[in-house]
Amino acid sequence: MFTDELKKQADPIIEAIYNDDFIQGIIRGDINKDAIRHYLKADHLYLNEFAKIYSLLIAKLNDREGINFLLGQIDFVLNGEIAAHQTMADYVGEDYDVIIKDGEWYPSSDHYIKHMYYNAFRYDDASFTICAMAPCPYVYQQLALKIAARHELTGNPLKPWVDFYTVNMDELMNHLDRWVNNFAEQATEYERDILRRNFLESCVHERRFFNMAARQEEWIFHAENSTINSGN
Ligand SMILES: Cc1ncc(CO)c(N)n1
Repeated sequence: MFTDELKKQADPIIEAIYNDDFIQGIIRGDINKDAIRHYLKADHLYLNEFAKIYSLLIAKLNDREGINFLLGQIDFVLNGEIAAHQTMADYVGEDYDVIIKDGEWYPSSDHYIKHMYYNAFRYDDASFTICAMAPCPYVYQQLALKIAARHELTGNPLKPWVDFYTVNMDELMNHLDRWVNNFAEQATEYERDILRRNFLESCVHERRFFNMAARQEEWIFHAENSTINSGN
């Protein structure tokens, strides 16, 4: 199936994310607490926007069962993933609401969110947006499964974060795969290339998001004689 191809092409990017500082710090259970604070500030806003993009997606679907399912996903993203964030706040040792109160769209999270919005407004068919959104659950599920398969995390304070993503993504992935594969069957090669790029670019956005937090990336507007740091 078309989405199986996408996942095969995404694996090298996911392996690169696995070997980057953020996930390695999670595996060791000693990740810099400022990196977690930065991640939570950005991810709280990211999930709020992800929920809103689901509502744009719902307007594109005619699949009543699928629309009902996405209503549940909006609730999951807004209220369910908070459990994963709470594990991280506990690790930092600060109140979650205090950590996220001055969150902002740092360069890499801003770019990722706008990649999804662009597709939602540019294309009528939901599949283009879905391919930009699908790496969100898919990359996290694959990272969690790889970590759990390769490491014994007992005693690691961030184990509940890994456990959360090993189990909660299957039904969502099944819906996303169904919609995209149905569309891809009758899509032109040109359209399939756009679907493929949307998916792989969002896998790269996932990598940049973790590195953004590891580096505590900021917008730099005040620097003299230098271009605005785009967080690279
Ligand atoms: C940036 C990002 N990608 C994926 C997930 C998983 O939902 C998340 N919480 N944040």
